[in-house]
Amino acid sequence: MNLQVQGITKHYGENGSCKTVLQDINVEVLGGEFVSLLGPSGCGKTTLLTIIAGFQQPCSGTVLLNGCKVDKPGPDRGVVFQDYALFPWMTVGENILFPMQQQKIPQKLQDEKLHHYLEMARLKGSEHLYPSQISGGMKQRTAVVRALASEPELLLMDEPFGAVDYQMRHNLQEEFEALWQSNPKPVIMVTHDVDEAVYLSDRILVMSTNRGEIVHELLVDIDRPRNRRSNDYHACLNKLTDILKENHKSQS
Ligand SMILES: Nc1ncnc2c1ncn2[C@@H]1O[C@H](COP(=O)(O)OP(=O)(O)OP(=O)(O)O)[C@@H](O)[C@H]1O
Repeated sequence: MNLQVQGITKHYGENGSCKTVLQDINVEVLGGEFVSLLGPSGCGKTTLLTIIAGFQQPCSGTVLLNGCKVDKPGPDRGVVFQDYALFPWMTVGENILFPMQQQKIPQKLQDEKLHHYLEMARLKGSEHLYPSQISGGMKQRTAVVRALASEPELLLMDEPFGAVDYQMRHNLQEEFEALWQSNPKPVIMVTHDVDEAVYLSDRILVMSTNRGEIVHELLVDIDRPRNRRSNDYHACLNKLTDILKENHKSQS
């Protein structure tokens, strides 16, 4: 997998008011890398993710996935939203089957894949329950395997752990990491949580507070699964916090 985001610029507004949200964004993601987009609210993280997902077009620049231009959503990109966006009228199993049905995968293969994903996400036995009948963690695991079910080249996640409390968020991050390790895919995740970015990412791209640019790139070279109490982990958290403070100071 090779994702190239080249010179992306995005402005919003019309009738004389124009706001630049993204300014000449360049990113390359290769192989099974986990990349986070980190920055304060309103800095353009979701806009960049939705352009990569193909939900909206940039004003200039190009997104290439394996050399092909991205200009609409496609099964090569699985998306997980903050509120999971499960279909409430479908059971867990039906939600996971949905992308496979869209792709018209043969029935026998659909059944095999459903079994595989239910096992992988520890949802076996819950396939007949509706989203309203399962816990936040189960919803999140359903959303992740639904996104994986179309066998995407790239997983895009927009604050996937944002809707739950602190302890639950840690649990979900740990569960997600185990799931991800069992089926490694390149991931781009939007977050404004420093700890989440350090816990999960191979590389963190820090976006500016108000210039629509990527102003810093931090590699997180710590063995997985990461120990949140280790010295390495704390050193990385401190470094990232300093970068964010500096970023904020230089733009206020
Ligand atoms: N469709 C739109 N029309 C006009 N302005 C928009 C639109 N979508 C987003 N914006 C503006 O663009 C800016 C960036 O929004 P975006 O959602 O990408 O930020 P974000 O970094 O993901 O924020 P958050 O962390 O709060 O989700 C914000 O000022 C937002 O109000």
